[in-house]
Amino acid sequence: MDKIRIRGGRPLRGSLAVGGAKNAALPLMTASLLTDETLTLAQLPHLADITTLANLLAQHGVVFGMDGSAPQDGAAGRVIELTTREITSTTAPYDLVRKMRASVLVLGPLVARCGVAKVSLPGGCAIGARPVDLHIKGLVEMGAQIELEGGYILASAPNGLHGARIVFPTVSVGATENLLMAASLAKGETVLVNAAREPEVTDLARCLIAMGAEIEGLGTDTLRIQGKDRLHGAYHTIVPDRIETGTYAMAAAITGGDLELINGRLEHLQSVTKVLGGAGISFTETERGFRVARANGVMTGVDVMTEPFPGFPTDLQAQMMALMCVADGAAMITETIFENRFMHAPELARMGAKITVHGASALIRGVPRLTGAPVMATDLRASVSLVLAGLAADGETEVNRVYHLDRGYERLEEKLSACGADIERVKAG
Ligand SMILES: CC(=O)N[C@H]1[C@@H](OP(=O)(O)OP(=O)(O)OC[C@H]2O[C@@H](n3ccc(=O)[nH]c3=O)[C@H](O)[C@@H]2O)O[C@H](CO)[C@@H](O)[C@@H]1O
Ligand SMILES: C=C(OP(=O)(O)O)C(=O)O
Repeated sequence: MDKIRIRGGRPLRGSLAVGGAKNAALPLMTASLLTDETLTLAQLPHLADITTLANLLAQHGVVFGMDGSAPQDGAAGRVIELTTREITSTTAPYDLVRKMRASVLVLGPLVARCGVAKVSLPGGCAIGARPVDLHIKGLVEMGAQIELEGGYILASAPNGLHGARIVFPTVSVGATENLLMAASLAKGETVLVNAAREPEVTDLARCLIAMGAEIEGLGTDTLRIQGKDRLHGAYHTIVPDRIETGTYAMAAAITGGDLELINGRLEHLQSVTKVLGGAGISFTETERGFRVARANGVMTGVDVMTEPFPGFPTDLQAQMMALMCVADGAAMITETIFENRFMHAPELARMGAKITVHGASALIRGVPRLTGAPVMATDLRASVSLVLAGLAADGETEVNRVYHLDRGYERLEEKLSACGADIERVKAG
């Protein structure tokens, strides 16, 4: 298995371009199931998760094409066409769904377009149990009959879905996205209350509107959707990845460097810039994105709690913990979204970090230096937090299980080494 080898201690300097958001691209790709016309997506990141979903969509009948033209809107990056003239299978098999939880996002579009779907339950994962009860309950409220059998969700709506008022007891990004797509092809009005407000949800809503959907309340916790008989093709540029942006901002901060993050959008990172500002990190908007650096060389410990957007994202919690390991003073990090998302703590401790975990909170006492070590992690953001720690540590760090990183970071080692990091991928065998 490939490894990432890092020799730490070099401040990152220069500029680094952020790609399209993985967590926007995945639901956007499943939205192509809602129409028999072509959905063109620009800024599609090149990531393992995108390939996994493309394989699943291909067996549902999605045909992929590369648009040879330059992206519209001046955007850079890949432009992909997805066309689903016919749904060739309404079954999402276990072998494909188990590789990635976001695969469950085919459920809403398949039931809405075909009146039937058989989708494997995604199962638990390293960061928590992650049930899909809210996705299922919402579809039932929209008229679907759902049974669970042999590890599969069997959904049918022979007369189509109808609008409903759905009140989420907890904020769920995936359930909001699944029901938003289903509601776009349902009969009548659907209102989603306590909906997720993440920029990726808004990006999906924007794309659905471009496909002919009628949606009000974008960016708020109440989405009102008037269902349409059919949707049509559209061209959509995927929003820049705020988690990739935040990760590289923290890479600049942890190394005491100074980076310009091209395509970085401060408006999607306000909770993060507020917390990091308190720690002594400064952000300055530029024409292409923003610059990030330590304001006066020091970085102090700050407390943070993860929350649904616009709160501090759980997908940046591990990276924040790595940062706090080398801050002046102590920091308390509380994880409120997932019940088991501190697997990076013992690995960071192997590098000399002082971390005590009590339930949903971790107390980090900053140390002047970390030391390199062989480490590994069981999820995507935990893995990248070890890369950040390695960039700041004395000596050599080897991050194992690189496939986690490849799920969410495009050309990570290339982007970081272009900014002065000593980092390389060591190929297996
Ligand atoms: C592909 C994608 O976009 N993934 C993101 C998405 O995951 P995902 O959409 O899976 O996360 P959710 O927002 O649904 O989960 C939030 C919380 O709600 C719970 N829950 C969710 C659904 C449900 O039916 N029942 C239930 O209890 C979950 O277990 C979790 O505790 O949002 C998470 C929270 O910002 C991010 O960490 C993930 O990176
Ligand atoms: C948890 C994540 O992704 P997923 O929901 O696909 O597991 C993530 O992007 O950090």
